[in-house]
Amino acid sequence: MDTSHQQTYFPDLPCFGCGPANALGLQLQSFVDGDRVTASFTPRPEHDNGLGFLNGGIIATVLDCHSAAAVTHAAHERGWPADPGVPLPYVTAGLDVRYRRPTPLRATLTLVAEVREASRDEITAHVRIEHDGKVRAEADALWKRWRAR
Ligand SMILES: CCCCCCCCCCCCCC(=O)SCCNC(=O)CCNC(=O)[C@H](O)C(C)(C)COP(=O)(O)OP(=O)(O)OC[C@H]1O[C@@H](n2cnc3c(N)ncnc32)[C@H](O)[C@@H]1OP(=O)(O)O
Repeated sequence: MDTSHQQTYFPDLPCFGCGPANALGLQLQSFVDGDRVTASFTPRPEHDNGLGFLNGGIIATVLDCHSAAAVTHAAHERGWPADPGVPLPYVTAGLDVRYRRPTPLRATLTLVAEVREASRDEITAHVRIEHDGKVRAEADALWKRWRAR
């Protein structure tokens, strides 16, 4: 199996959603697939929303972190690395989440992200969770340049 985007570029990242170095985190692993970035995510039982489906905060977290992979891949392709002294080139500035259908808790879910617009200062991406051929949740994500202060 190929090495994930996170393992390749951010092996020491402690991010709760996608950091390989966060042992208690979700450790999302995303893979570049042509113009898209895909991932599989299997929820844990403790990610329950109280109704036997996946909690909305966890959904937002994996949408955010998976869009991060698409954004950092796009930045890498365009030659826009992180500024000196900071670990990441961009940070989420907005995440407009829509919960379309209950998202199963006891299933492996598919995540798909695509970059829509990119400039060095701002990148937008669309990201969704699919299961059984249906979109369960989706988001438009706005990422802005992270500047050292
Ligand atoms: C003191 C205070 C105490 C407070 C305690 C509070 C504790 C709270 C703690 C918890 C907090 C945790 C908070 C969280 O984290 S909740 C997690 C985040 N939210 C969701 O996951 C909601 C997902 N979306 C939906 O369920 C629907 O879109 C809603 C209900 C919002 C609108 O749907 P609406 O009825 O308007 O439109 P529709 O009829 O066209 O349906 C759309 C699609 O959804 C399917 N669908 C709908 N319903 C169900 C269902 N029951 N069982 C199975 N499927 C259902 C339906 O079949 C259709 O799919 P499809 O047939 O096209 O495939």
